[in-house]
Order: sequence, then C-alpha cells, then structure tokens
Amino acid sequence: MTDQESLIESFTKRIAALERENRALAEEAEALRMEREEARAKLFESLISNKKYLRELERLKKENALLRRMPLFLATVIEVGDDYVMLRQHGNNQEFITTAPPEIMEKLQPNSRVAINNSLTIVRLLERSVDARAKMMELIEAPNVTYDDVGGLDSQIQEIRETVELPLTRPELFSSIGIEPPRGVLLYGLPGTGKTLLAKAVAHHARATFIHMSGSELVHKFIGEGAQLVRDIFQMARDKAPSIVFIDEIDAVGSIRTHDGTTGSAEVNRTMMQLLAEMDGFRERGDVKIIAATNRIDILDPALLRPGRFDRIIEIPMPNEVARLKILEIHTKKMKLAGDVDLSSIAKQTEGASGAELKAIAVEAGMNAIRREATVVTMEDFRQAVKKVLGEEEKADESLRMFY
Ligand SMILES: Nc1ncnc2c1ncn2[C@@H]1O[C@H](COP(=O)(O)OP(=O)(O)OP(=O)(O)O)[C@@H](O)[C@H]1O
Repeated sequence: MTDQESLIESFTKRIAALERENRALAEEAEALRMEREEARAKLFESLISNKKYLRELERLKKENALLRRMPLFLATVIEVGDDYVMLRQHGNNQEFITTAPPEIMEKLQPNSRVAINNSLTIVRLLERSVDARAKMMELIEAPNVTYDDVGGLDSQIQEIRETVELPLTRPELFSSIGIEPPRGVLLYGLPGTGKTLLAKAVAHHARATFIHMSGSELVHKFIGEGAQLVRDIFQMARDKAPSIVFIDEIDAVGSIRTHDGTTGSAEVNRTMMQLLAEMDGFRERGDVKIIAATNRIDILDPALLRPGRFDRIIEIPMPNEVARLKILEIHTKKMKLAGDVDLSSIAKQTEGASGAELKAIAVEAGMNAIRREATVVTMEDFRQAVKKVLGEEEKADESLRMFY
C-alpha cells in the first residue's frame, strides 16, 4: 500500500469513529430532550394541582371562619382514642364520639375543654379555661399526709373518719344497715389549726384524689366563671373518684354578706347556688365527699348550714398544751435536737400559738442552728424562734391597734 492509500485508510477510520461518537451524542441529546419534556410536563401538572390546592385551602379557610362565627357549644373530653374523641357536652351532659382536625387531636387530653359546632365536631381547644381551672385547684392523687402528722385532734380525726373515710372505703356498711352514707363535713376554726392538713390525711387514708379549691380565689380571681368552675371541679371529682373535694374559705362563696344586691353579689350567689346544687346532687354518688373549711362560721349563709348539706359541723380548736407538745414533736421528728431541748417547756410557753405557728417555730429554730453552722438545734435556738414567730405577731397586733 502506498503512503497515500494508508493515509486515506486512516482518515476513513477516523471519520467512521467520529460518526459513531456523533450518533451517540445525538442519542444522548435526544434522551435529555425527552427527559426535559417530561420534567416540564410534570412541573406544569404540579402548578395546576398547586392552584387547585390553594383554591381548596381558601375554601376551607372561609368555611372554618364561618364555623367559628357560628354559635359553638362547650364540651369536656372524656377519652381520646387513635381516631376518635369521646366528649361530654356541658349543659345537657350528653356523651358522644366525634373527631377533630389532626392539629387539635394531638393536643387533646382527658378533661380538656373544647368548643364544638352544630355537627358536634371539635373546632377549638379552649386553653385558657383549662389553665384557669388548673391554676385554681390543687389536685393530688393520694396526699402523703397521714393521721400521725396531725397533732392533738384525736376526737376530730375520729369524727371525720366515720363521716368521710368510712363511706369511701366501706360503703357496704352503710347500705347493709340501710342508712344513707354521709356526704361531707364542715370544719371550722382559726387559721393554721390544721383543717387542710386533716382533709389531706383523710384523702390519704381513703386512698382518694384530693381536689383543693379555694373559695376566695373562686370569687375574686375568676369573676364570671365561678359557677362553671364549680361544675367543672365536681365533674373532675366524679371522673377521679373516689375523691374528696376540699373547699377552703367557703365563707367567700357562702357568706350572708353576699346578699347585698350588687352585681358582684349576684355573681357570687350564682356560684353558691351551683355549689348547693352539686352538694344536693350527691345523694346517689357515694364516692365523692366534700370537706369544707372556714375561719368565719359566724358569717356563713344558713343555707349551707341547713341539715342535709353537711352531715357534721366539726370545730377545729386552737391546740392546748398537750396538743402543742404533740405538734412540736411532729415537726421536730426529723431534726437533730441537743440534749437540753425541752419540748414540753416550749409547749408551755406557747399558749395561744396555732399549729402553723408551732411548725414555724420548729423551722425557725432549725434555721438558727444553720446560721450558727451547728449540727444540732439547741434550746436557745428554740427560745429565739419563739420570740421571733410569736413576738412578731404581737408587734403586728400593736400596729393594728392604731386602727381600732
Ligand atoms: N394540728 C396540727 N398538727 C400538725 N401540724 C399542724 C397542725 N395544724 C397546723 N399544722 C401545720 O401548719 C400548716 C398549716 O396548717 P393548715 O393549712 O392545715 O391550717 P388551716 O387550718 O387549713 O389554715 P387556714 O384556715 O389558714 O387555711 C400545716 O401544713 C401543718 O404543717
């Protein structure tokens, strides 16, 4: 082969290779073009569906706004399942099963309060009311206070055991004898004498839920909501039964002074009427008991004291010397006391001190020891504590005298 011929042959091969390469590139370009077309078609499709979704969203928003404007009803959640909610409607107490949008559903819990529309669908979770209710009451499953923590109230403990504890723990005793179990008691006495403590101890021994509501908070903090809150509290007591509803400062709700004809008094009266209705509705439900407490039995509305409302009215007295010693022993049980500490002599010197003040004396004596960086509490720590706790009160009394 001549040089020229071999040159031609090599060119021909090169041309054939370039042609193959060219074809491959053209095929690749075609595939890319197809892919781009497909992507463009998909984009177009999603733009259309996006528009459709936006329109649907707009429609749902309008519908939602409309639903929110329509009168809504109140209900309390009883049970939450995976895809259902059981509610009890306020007012008619009807129970039913419904659903809620996922964002509400995940926040629902038993006892949440919700707004429902005409078709009984949940449209809102009412956070504020629930918060208010949670703030105003203390709920303890079974308080860890026992009768041993209560000093000097033996006969009162005995009475409250018969009227509150026994009907909760042994209801059959009452039904077999054929008498109606007591529904509740009223404790009255000066501040700090152990009324709350005693109520908690009963709840402990009866293994009952302790629901604490403050009469004065009910009236002063939750203006306009009192009656509803009373209803809610008793509903919760029924849900958490066996339970004890402890109404502290009941005089704030049920005092004779609340009948002065003002708007405020009408509101307090409504709360009081609701309370009486709840108490009267208790006849058949043996597993919810009421313990009410007051420092001012003298101003209590006679309607509350009428027979049949409270089964016993129990006085919680100021502790005498024996009781004061018992209370001091209770509150110094865990303290390291020096050999010279004579609790009986402290009990003698503290005439007129309440249980709460005796506790304050024990705590203050402990603080004195800590301040001295000592490891035991001495009689001198107690002497100073008595002076501080009871002395300050005298000073306070003196300053009050200016107003007499
Ligand atoms: N009899 C008592 N035995 C032991 N501790 C007591 C006694 N009385 C009061 N205390 C102590 O004082 C604290 C306050 O008492 P508590 O709240 O029970 O009084 P209260 O009668 O309910 O007062 P208030 O009428 O002001 O509500 C108790 O937690 C307890 O530590």
